[in-house]
Amino acid sequence: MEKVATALTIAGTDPSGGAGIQADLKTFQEVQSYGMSVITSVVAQNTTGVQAIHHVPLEMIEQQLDAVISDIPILAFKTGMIANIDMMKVIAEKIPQIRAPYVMDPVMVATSGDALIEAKARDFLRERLLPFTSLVTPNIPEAEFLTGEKIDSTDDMKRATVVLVERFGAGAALVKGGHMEGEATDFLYDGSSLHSFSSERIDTKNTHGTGCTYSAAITAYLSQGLNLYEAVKAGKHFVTAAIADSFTLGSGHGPTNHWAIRKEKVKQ
Ligand SMILES: Nc1ncnc2c1ncn2[C@@H]1O[C@H](COP(=O)(O)OP(=O)(O)O)[C@@H](O)[C@H]1O
Ligand SMILES: Cc1ncc(COP(=O)(O)O)c(N)n1
Repeated sequence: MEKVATALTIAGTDPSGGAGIQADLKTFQEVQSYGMSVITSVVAQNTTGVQAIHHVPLEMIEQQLDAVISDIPILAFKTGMIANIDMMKVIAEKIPQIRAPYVMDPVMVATSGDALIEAKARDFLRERLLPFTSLVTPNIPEAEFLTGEKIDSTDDMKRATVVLVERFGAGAALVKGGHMEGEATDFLYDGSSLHSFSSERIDTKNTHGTGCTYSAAITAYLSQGLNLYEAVKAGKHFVTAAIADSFTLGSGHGPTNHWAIRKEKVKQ
């Protein structure tokens, strides 16, 4: 029987379909990894912002994790929104049972500006979960918070990747340049080499869920056995295509197109 690549996301939801669990599962599907999900918080949100958040009870998060871990092999996994310290503790206890690459999207604030995790949980995320990661994928504000250092230039971005690995114990760090000006350039430090991944900046406000989609694509490619560099390269290609072909849906920041790379395949 053919071996199936499997990927798990542990994150919050987005009923409008552009971010969170929904973005992750759509992305896993496009990359052709079998997608699984553990829901941490049910979020009422759309392209304009977050209206309400309901946290899933801790025992239920634990039971969802047990249900998946005990039954199906997980070849790579990611975490997104983990709203508070108690949830982080439950997840930190289970992670050692999942022997697979771990991609952390250190979600803190939605594109709309709404907070998605409690302020005091940010330190816990860095101290207790970051050391388990194979890769952490902060945007500029998240990298500033995690390192405690201001980022104003590409040199600052490069430095942040090194600090996240050398000082805080991330397996590797990808600092994303979506919040900078000019080309959309991301820097990856894997503990020995620094790499950059660039694309032209696309003139659009449809960036709801870009971080979720990017980290999910990287997770899916890792689940298929690509090495870290190849997985990030393929993930960057996936998210750039998804932004370039994004949808002007809703009245805020529209979602990306998770099936954009399918169109490229048809064109070839
Ligand atoms: N307007 C844009 N054009 C092209 N790429 C972009 C654009 N905005 C963001 N990106 C890319 O999308 C990915 C997600 O980055 P970013 O927006 O920084 O993350 P987040 O969604 O976590 O804030 C990165 O690869 C970034 O370089
Ligand atoms: C449940 C959830 N998780 C994460 C994000 C961040 O979205 P973005 O990728 O736009 O930063 C979000 N809006 N909702």
